[in-house]
Amino acid sequence: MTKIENIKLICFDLDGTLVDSVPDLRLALNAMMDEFALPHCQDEQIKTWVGNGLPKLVERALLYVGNQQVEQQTALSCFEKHYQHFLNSASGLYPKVAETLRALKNKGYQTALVTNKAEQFLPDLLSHFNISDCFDLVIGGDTLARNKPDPMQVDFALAHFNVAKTEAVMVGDSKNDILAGQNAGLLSIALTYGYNYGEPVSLLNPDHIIDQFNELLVLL
Ligand SMILES: O=C(O)COP(=O)(O)O
Ligand SMILES: [Mg+2]
Repeated sequence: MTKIENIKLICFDLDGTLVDSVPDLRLALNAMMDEFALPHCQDEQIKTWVGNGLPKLVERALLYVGNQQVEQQTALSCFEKHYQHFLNSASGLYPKVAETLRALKNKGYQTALVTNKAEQFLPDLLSHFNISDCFDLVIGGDTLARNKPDPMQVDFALAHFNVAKTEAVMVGDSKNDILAGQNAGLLSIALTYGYNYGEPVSLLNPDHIIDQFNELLVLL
């Protein structure tokens, strides 16, 4: 693995990259299903629904259980109530995430969290894992008009730090991250352990592929 030179800004995805969030998403989804007398979902299914934000996750779950009667907006409000409750119950950081983020900050990189998860959940989640101070900028899935795979969030981060696209890299687990990076003209680094709709993230031709988060310290 050779070092990627001249990088100033690292954009990080959240779910499936930093946090294994499916256990809490499952608790919240199934609490929602209980309210509507609908069947439960399992982790293996939920993993294939993460990545396009919480409204899409709820929509995919309702479709999967064959829901005919509950309105999407009603279900989403119910899910959000339960997700706020279960937010930090069973999810965890992937190995070496906190120490690697700190090491990268110590090396002097600017850092942005670029996630499709709704903004309202981010402060609690980051502070629970004690990583709030690892990010100079946090951009949620509903912070701007469009989210990944659209490049808008990445472009916003580039402008915020006044960094050229050749000086930034996108790190993520799913095709939305790689495409958002590619659409913004950034190099991309893919993690193989996250959620990518059940498909290998290598299909998206990221510039670099790593199996462990701390391998970032070899690349950056
Ligand atoms: O889909 C979500 O809610 C979050 O996804 P992301 O953090 O992987 O962008
Ligand atoms: Mg992700």
